[in-house]
Amino acid sequence: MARTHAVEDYRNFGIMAHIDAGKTTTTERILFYTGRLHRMGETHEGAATMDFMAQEQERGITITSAATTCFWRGKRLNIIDTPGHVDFTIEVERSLRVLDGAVCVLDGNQGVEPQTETVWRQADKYDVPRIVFINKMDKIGADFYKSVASIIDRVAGKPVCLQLPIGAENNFKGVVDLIEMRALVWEKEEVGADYTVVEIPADLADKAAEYRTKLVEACVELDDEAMNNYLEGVEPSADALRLLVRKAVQERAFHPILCGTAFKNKGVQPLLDAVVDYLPSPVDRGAIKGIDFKTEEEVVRMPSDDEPFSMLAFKIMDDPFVGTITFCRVYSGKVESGTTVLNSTRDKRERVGRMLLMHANNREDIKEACAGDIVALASLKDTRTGDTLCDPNKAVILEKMEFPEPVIEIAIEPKSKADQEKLGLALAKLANEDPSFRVSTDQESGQTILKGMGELHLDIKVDILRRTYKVDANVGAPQVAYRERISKKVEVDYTHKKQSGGTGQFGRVKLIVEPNEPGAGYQFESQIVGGAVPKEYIPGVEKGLQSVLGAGILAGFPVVDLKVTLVDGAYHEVDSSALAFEIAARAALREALQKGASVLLEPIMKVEVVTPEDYTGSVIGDLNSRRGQIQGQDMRGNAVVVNAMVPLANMFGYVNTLRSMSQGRANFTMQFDHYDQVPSHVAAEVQAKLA
Ligand SMILES: Nc1nc2c(ncn2[C@@H]2O[C@H](COP(=O)(O)OP(=O)(O)OP(=O)(O)O)[C@@H](O)[C@H]2O)c(=O)[nH]1
Repeated sequence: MARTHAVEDYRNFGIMAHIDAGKTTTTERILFYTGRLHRMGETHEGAATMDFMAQEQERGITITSAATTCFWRGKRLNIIDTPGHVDFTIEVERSLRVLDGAVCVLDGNQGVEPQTETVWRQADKYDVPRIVFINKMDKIGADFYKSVASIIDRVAGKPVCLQLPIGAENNFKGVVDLIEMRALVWEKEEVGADYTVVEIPADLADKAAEYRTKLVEACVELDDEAMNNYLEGVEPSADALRLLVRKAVQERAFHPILCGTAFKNKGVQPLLDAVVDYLPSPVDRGAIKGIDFKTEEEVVRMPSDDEPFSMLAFKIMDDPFVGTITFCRVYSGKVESGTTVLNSTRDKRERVGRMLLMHANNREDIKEACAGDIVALASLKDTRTGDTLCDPNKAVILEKMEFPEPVIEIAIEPKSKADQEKLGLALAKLANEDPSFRVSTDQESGQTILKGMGELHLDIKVDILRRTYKVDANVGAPQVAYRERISKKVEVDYTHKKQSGGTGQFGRVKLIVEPNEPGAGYQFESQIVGGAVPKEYIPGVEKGLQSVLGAGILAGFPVVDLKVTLVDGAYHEVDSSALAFEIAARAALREALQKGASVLLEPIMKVEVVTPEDYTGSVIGDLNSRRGQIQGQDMRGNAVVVNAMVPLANMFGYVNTLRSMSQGRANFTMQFDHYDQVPSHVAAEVQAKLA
């Protein structure tokens, strides 16, 4: 496929929101409006197009981030769907990494909600330009101005209204367009309904004038000439205003606010106009930084077809028609199907076979992808999420992604040999698709352990295993992923000696073992001088140490944040070997972990509960009984927000308790915050249970 749109005419954007704010509905409506105008006469039927997994539809949440291409006013829009549940923030980060801008959808009744806050901060981290769509203006209790205020209060954003709502709740009719100073009114509510342009209603004239002034003043701030003219009494034209808003979005000077109701089909076309007018193109976002594959020096790639080819894989998923597909964003250059490229992250060649462009309800085979494109590649061999694919002769590694450690695990036992085989294949696929999901084998029991970011995260994986891969298996209760760490510095001196008959074994190591800074991980250093432990045996020592790290002495959990220094040792001309040193190091470290007063660490979750005031007392009482530490409480609208740090071990099934405690009215979100020492009486229980 030759280039059909200049890179300047691309908008790669995501839609981010709290659960239930209306992201899926908004996306669907966008696809409808763009599709209808692109291919007249096509109707859209059936379930949500973006949520193509049955699991998602049943749970009513969007988990995967798929990409869809559509067109509006001569621009090419690539929508990257971002999930809203906190267990899947990794997916949000992954998609934020490859998009150039975002539409943040708020529920007009709720304003900024906990998960909006999380994704907003992530968007800040990745410097993603944003516009805000205040949705559900038709809903009872919808409050535009309060929602706008919540952007200031809760995420310290800088909202500037481009529209004001006309009417509210059942009477929501349309919007005042503050740029053109006119009103857009939707007479009908069915999908595809169009608006008519009318005068601003008289009762809104003053308010419109007030907000227009705020808009103009925020805009002229960004441009000296416009400011001078304004001071002289000349306002910028509508076109000039749009350019200034565009500049504001790019520079994150402020966040433009639009509103509507996706469900009732009001406000979607102006939202699409805003995507085109204000969100940046790949060119506006500029060069992407990377590291030269050979020299390891920093290099950049411009968003142009003339640059060396580079792209980033950001999502792997199973497609019901094509099989495994890898979503990639092309940053520079071009790639044709049939060519061989380099996966520079893994130093492996990949053949680019079938390439697809995903539309709302069809897949288009393409032969060539160019800078700015988001494409799906079928059947890549070794590429995982976060990998770079590039021109082998001008190889580059684009920034890598970081993935948090999983905090929760479950054991899974296939029921038959056939299930065992299916499970193996399925798990390899799932782990490939989702780097925050890990699979390991328990060294002692031989059980397969699944690790993830939260109860729901693992729930969904098990569901996929059962339904998609038809694996029949017993699944254990979710377990906390504990860690072990020593609490004081110790010195151990250990000699491994077996010298009776035949070839003997001899190795002596003297280690200093000390706790590392939290999060600093494991470090090994050899300070051997003069060959007390010959060089060729040091790898043996390291191997011995490593073998202990996987399973600590308290309850077999991984040992973290440890520094080991090999300070001295001894060897025997004949009897020493790498194996002898491995055994010595292993025994020495186990002794050190004993002497160093190892403690059990547990993941502590940051929990936010939003509850009607009546239940505040019970919510706090209950959190306290879960060893929670209340950090504070605030009012949000007429609800109380309780913040607490609670051990994950005590959060299992919390959703049900909270529901019954509040008659279903309170809700909560949580995410991993840090690891902390388990109180000794609880540690004893954990050890006893595992013994
Ligand atoms: N009244 C009203 N309801 C809406 C509107 N938009 C969406 N909804 C409803 O709100 C609920 C959630 O909408 P979704 O579009 O699934 O929300 P979402 O943000 O995609 O949710 P997740 O996929 O769970 O993150 C559904 O019942 C929608 O019908 C709206 O504009 N007005």
